Amino acid sequence: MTYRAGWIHYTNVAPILDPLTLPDGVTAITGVPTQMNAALLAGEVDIANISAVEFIRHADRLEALPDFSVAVLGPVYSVNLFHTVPLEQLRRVALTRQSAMSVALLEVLLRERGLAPTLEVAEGEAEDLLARGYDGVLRIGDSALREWYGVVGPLTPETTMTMLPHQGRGITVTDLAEEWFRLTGHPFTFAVWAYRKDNPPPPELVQAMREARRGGLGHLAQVAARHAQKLGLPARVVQHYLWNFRYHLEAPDRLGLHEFAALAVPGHAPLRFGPGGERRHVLSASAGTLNP
Ligand SMILES: C=C(O[C@@H]1C=C(C(=O)O)C=C[C@H]1O)C(=O)O
Repeated sequence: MTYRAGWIHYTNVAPILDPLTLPDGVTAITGVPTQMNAALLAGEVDIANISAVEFIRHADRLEALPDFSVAVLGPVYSVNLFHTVPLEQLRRVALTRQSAMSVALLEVLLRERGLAPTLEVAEGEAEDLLARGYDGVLRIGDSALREWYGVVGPLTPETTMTMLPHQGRGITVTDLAEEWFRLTGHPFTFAVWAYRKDNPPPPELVQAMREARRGGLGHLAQVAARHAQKLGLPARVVQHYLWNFRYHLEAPDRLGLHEFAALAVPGHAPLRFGPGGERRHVLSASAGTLNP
């Protein structure tokens, strides 16, 4: 029987998906986060990298791979609130239809500051929406990365690459993952690879994903160069963007995930992960290499 995968195809998943060869009997479709969340819950796909908040909301039915995540510690650069007034003065914020996670994160961050602007879905470029009367615009993924660079760029080779800028053209870009770090000191986990708990992926698929990730992270400059061309961004900016991600759902990423779960979905069912994640740092005596 065919096992169906659904991939969110943003650039931040490229180090895993670009080198991936699907094993026989596995098919894949792609889409934006809200499409993949819905496809997994409707049974149209069997595994997907979904918004972590949907994994939390449906923890009674879902399980996640124990060693795969899209997480960051500090700024992420692609989950951005573009705004023209200080956060405390926000009145009307445009949300994107593509994202479940960033909306939930924004709600938590606003609540923690005691703020309650009107939130409404409105698609389009952040700068256009700001010109049309919104004072904040939430955007995610590749378009948010491109729009962030449109606001702060161009960056010269002298620009420090440890922390990239967040202001320009009269617009402030509040990076939600950085705000989360300020609030908690923990990583923020945006996505996990989830499946219905009675329908785990074949081991060959997980093995192929681990091999692909090892290859992609080992050749990050090439992955970045390829996507920089597609995005119309400098390769060094895309490389910085990609090396910033934490793809292994390690203990700090789980801590951030659990903390977010308690704040965003109080009373959620216990989060469940498949077996095997703890083995990541075990030196395999037989192979003489880190496993996996
Ligand atoms: C950091 C990002 O993570 C993505 C954001 C998601 C969301 O907002 O629902 C879902 C999956 C993640 O891969 C991004 O694409 O900008």
